[in-house]
Amino acid sequence: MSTPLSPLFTDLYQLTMLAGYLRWGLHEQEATFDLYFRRSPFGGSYAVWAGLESALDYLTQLRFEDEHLAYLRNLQLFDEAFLAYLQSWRFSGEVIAFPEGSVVFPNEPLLTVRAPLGEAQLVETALLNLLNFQTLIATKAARAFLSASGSPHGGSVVEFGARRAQGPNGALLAARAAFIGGATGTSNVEAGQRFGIPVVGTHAHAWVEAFPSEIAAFRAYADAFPDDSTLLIDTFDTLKSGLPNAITVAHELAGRGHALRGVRLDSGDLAYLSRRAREMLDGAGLENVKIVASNDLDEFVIDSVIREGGRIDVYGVGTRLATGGGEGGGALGGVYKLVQLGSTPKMKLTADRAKSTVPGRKRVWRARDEAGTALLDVVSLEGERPQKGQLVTDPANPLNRTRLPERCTLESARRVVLEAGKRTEPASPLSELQAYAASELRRLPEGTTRLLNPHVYRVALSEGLQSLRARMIAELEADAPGA
Ligand SMILES: Nc1ncnc2c1ncn2[C@@H]1O[C@H](COP(=O)(O)OP(=O)(O)OP(=O)(O)O)[C@@H](O)[C@H]1O
Ligand SMILES: O=P(O)(O)OC[C@H]1O[C@H](OP(=O)(O)OP(=O)(O)O)[C@H](O)[C@@H]1O
Ligand SMILES: O=C(O)c1cccnc1
Repeated sequence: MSTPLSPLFTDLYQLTMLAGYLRWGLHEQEATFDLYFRRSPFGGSYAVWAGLESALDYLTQLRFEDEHLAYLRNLQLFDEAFLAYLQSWRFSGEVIAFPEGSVVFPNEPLLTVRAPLGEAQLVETALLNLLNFQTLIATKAARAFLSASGSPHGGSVVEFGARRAQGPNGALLAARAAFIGGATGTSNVEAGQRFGIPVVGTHAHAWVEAFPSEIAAFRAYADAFPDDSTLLIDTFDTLKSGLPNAITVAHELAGRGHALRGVRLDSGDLAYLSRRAREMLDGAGLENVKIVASNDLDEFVIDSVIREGGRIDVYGVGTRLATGGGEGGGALGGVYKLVQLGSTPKMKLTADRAKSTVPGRKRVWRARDEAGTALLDVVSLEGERPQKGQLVTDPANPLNRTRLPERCTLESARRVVLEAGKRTEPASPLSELQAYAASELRRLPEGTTRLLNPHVYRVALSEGLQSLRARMIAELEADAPGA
């Protein structure tokens, strides 16, 4: 993002804790925090990791300026020593993360911050905000993209959600994340300018209503944009009026050496209407005119339309994409947990032991078969290399163990993206992140991206990490008052 996030975009408790750490001299202890989520959104079994670039921009640009310090001073909560500390605050730590566009799973550390406690703590709120939201939207886009690309005739998704997204910033970041997840364009012009996403669009019903007749409206639009007209054909009657009028205008354009780009359906049974529209367009020699559809679309409607033989080329998806709304969506519940302080692993116990954090510094490995298909992910201790044949453990159920296949390769899934507060590599173009996400989605085991009851991809703890966790649980339980 070109507009830096304010350093005050944080929860007050980050600042009060930070002031406390400073007061007690704890702020410079090296801390390690892991960011992860526990459940995939939308009833799926995966997520598409997005927002990393925004997070790195935030970490590298974060500064407290006079106006921020003046506001904090006015709160009358903080002393001058703390405000002076904030004035020179810079993020100087290390960040290890999955590359943006990776396909990721519950209960594996997606991003790890290793920094002085005073730095690592402050950034929790903004990191979670940026990464939870963009990962949610990229995942929703990937689901729609995979449904659309299941059509034997091909099909793509464009993002139309600006008018219904959660605020302007939500709309912009949704457009960015949707593009990573597989949307090929956005109607949001500012997102086009900021992120280089192709901008696309048709026209609204108001355009048709603004002219004396539908055909007059279509002619006027086609005159104005002779090589880029997609006409909305449902204002009066899709098959009896909109489509015949669009065909007339397409022939008129062709007579002048131009081509109608498409027609848009925005109501009714999109499978039936698109089949009929395709027949009528083809019958009129207009095989190249595309059929665009919109109207409360999501991955399930797209899938249904395709199963019914629908002939839609471009799906314009708005509300349900840009808001991440719908079944099992709304928000991604990513968390950011302290896992090590200095050289001491840290752990939070919960009544539900499956939700207890996994202590220590870690690495994440992705096991692949000969064809490159991902088999499972293994989270190990930092210095440990899981071996083929080793028993690995389900983090949610220690009784559930499995052997790492004998025939697999283990690749390190994350890389160092910030070192001493500086980027280790330049930002990748968004189109590369999109291509990477698409290729990673193709390398998943069969059934993982299925909409209904998907295959659950396994994330497991290595022997070393599982024994550290079990030992710490036993020690913490023994130390608990009343034990
Ligand atoms: N073939 C289909 N399979 C599944 N869902 C579909 C299909 N065609 C359309 N839909 C979806 O059905 C929902 C409602 O469609 P409906 O036909 O009631 O809307 P509409 O005609 O546009 O009504 P309104 O004018 O109130 O918008 C929309 O979410 C639309 O995306
Ligand atoms: O349905 P969504 O997935 O949110 O996609 C965007 C919707 O926004 C527009 O409708 P709107 O009623 O706002 O305006 P219109 O007059 O152009 O139809 C468009 O026609 C789509 O139906
Ligand atoms: O260009 C379109 O057709 C469009 C843009 C935003 C929302 N609905 C439709």
